[in-house]
Amino acid sequence: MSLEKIRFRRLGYLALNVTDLDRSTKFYEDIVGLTPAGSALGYNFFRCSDKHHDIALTQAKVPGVKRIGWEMEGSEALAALRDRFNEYGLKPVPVSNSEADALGINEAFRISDPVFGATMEFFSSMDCSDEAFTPTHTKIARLGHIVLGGPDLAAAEEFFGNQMNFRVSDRIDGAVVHMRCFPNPLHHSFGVGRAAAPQLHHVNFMVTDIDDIGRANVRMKREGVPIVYGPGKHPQSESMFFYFLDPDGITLEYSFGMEEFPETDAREPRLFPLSVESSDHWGGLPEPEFAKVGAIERLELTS
Ligand SMILES: CC(C)c1ccc(C(=O)O)c(O)c1O
Ligand SMILES: [Fe+2]
Repeated sequence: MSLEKIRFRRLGYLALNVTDLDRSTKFYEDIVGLTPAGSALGYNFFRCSDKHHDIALTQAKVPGVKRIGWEMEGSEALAALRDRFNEYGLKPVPVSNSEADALGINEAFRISDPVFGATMEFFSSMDCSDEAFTPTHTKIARLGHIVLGGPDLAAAEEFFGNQMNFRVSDRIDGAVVHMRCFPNPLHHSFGVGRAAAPQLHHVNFMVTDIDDIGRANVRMKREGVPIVYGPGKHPQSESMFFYFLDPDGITLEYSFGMEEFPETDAREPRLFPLSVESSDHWGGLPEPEFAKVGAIERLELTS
């Protein structure tokens, strides 16, 4: 199966494990600025779009990422990816109709990715919410990206590039790879940061206004939320960034601005040297707590 039919619409949603669901539910609504979107199957759903949900929180012993949901361009793209995984020796496991209904998704399967052991879910489309979306105190444009940490960046590039048709947008030498889920134009919806063992690195929300970053800086200080990096400016996507911790210590990022790529004749990936300025153009340094907390839940997927 050739790669050309494997086409993504977007990073669909993230299911996150939290150790105190009530506490995190309040935090993601009041501090992050997401809109509650109901509950089902032990998940509390949140939106920052007109879709069924963008984030699903669920109670767990260990905080981290439970599942990464990807929306394909449609049924044909989903089938092409399923065939590709079968050829590769992975065994895609269908999501039952009842579970898909509860998640507001259509036609879906899951795999455990061979690099991080993360559960990746792929679906042909996601329902829109019955209620119109109105932004809150922070004008979040979208769930932006997820970065996973792991020791083998080359293996990640091989799997996500050659099996899933992701494209590398930029690299920081030996430390970070940013990938876009082709043909989605955003500089990256997925990234890999070098870490000793597989882990969640951070979750990003893109905001629509520089004021969202400035206000977040004031709000986090007022509310005693740890700020772990920024405000700063990333040279890769050219975004202004601001990282803070959720109640479990998971690193969340707001960013404003992002390079977009055309589907054809896109520029080649750049290689940035490993230096302070390659992560923050303004020379800032992350706190020690940056991108430290977050397990990748490993599931035995059986059909
Ligand atoms: C420091 C991290 C991994 C990083 C670097 C660059 C960007 C960007 O260009 O947008 C990020 O979003 C990051 O999280
Ligand atoms: Fe990021």
